[in-house]
Amino acid sequence: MLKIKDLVFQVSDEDRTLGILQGITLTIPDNKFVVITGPNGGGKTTLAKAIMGIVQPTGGQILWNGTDVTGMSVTERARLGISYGFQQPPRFKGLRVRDLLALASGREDLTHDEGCQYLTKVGLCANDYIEREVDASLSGGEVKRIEIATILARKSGLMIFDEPEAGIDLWSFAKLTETFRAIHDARNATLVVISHQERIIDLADEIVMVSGGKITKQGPKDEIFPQILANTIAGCSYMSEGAAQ
Ligand SMILES: Nc1ncnc2c1ncn2[C@@H]1O[C@H](COP(=O)(O)OP(=O)(O)OP(=O)(O)O)[C@@H](O)[C@H]1O
Repeated sequence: MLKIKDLVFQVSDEDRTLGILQGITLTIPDNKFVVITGPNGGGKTTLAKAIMGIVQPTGGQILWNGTDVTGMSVTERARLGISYGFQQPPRFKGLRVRDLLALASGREDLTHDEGCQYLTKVGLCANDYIEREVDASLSGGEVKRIEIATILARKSGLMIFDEPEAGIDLWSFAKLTETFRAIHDARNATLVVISHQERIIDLADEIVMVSGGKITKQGPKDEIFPQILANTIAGCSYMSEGAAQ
């Protein structure tokens, strides 16, 4: 179970202090699919990075399966089974896709076929990519999908994805939503997905809306989704209705 208690992240310069996260309290039971949504700049990525340990909160606590991980490094959290997929993933010159997948899975003996299966789950034609270097020659959408494949290979208990739809074409996006659905159906991992995409929000058990550094709405998908749609129609548009962006 993931428990976030009164999480605060403030940044200060000489003139003022900005409250980027202003007391976020949230409990996510095991094996749930939670979508975090809300307007641009609301604090979603900062919250995800704080859970992963990339951002150190200035107040509050994060507990994963009863362990206080608030002061732990990214590596320590990863060892406890917390994985995070960046909105804009880094590239790793010199490393092949196959190496990244083997590293992520913790198995040097990861076979070609096993590696290919992870790539297929994110809509990549596996044989075209498995031996490629993860360098600048790959497009943004390709790198993004390779990164999501490494998260799948890690088999983490908590998988956090930041806007997995961004930069991904319609066909790959359909494959990705299928993969999310399959992970959720297997009920052996908690999925936290930051998204503005209707088709991803529709997969969620629960929706958490973050705006202005606070949780402004939270509840079962069937209750919250109609409210979001109503707001969107009323002109408060922060959700993309159509294809992947
Ligand atoms: N280290 C920082 N210093 C100053 N401002 C920051 C810092 N980190 C985040 N912010 C600001 O905090 C706000 C929240 O950023 P965040 O990336 O968490 O939003 P978001 O909800 O993920 O937005 P989007 O939907 O556009 O990805 C933004 O206004 C951002 O510019």
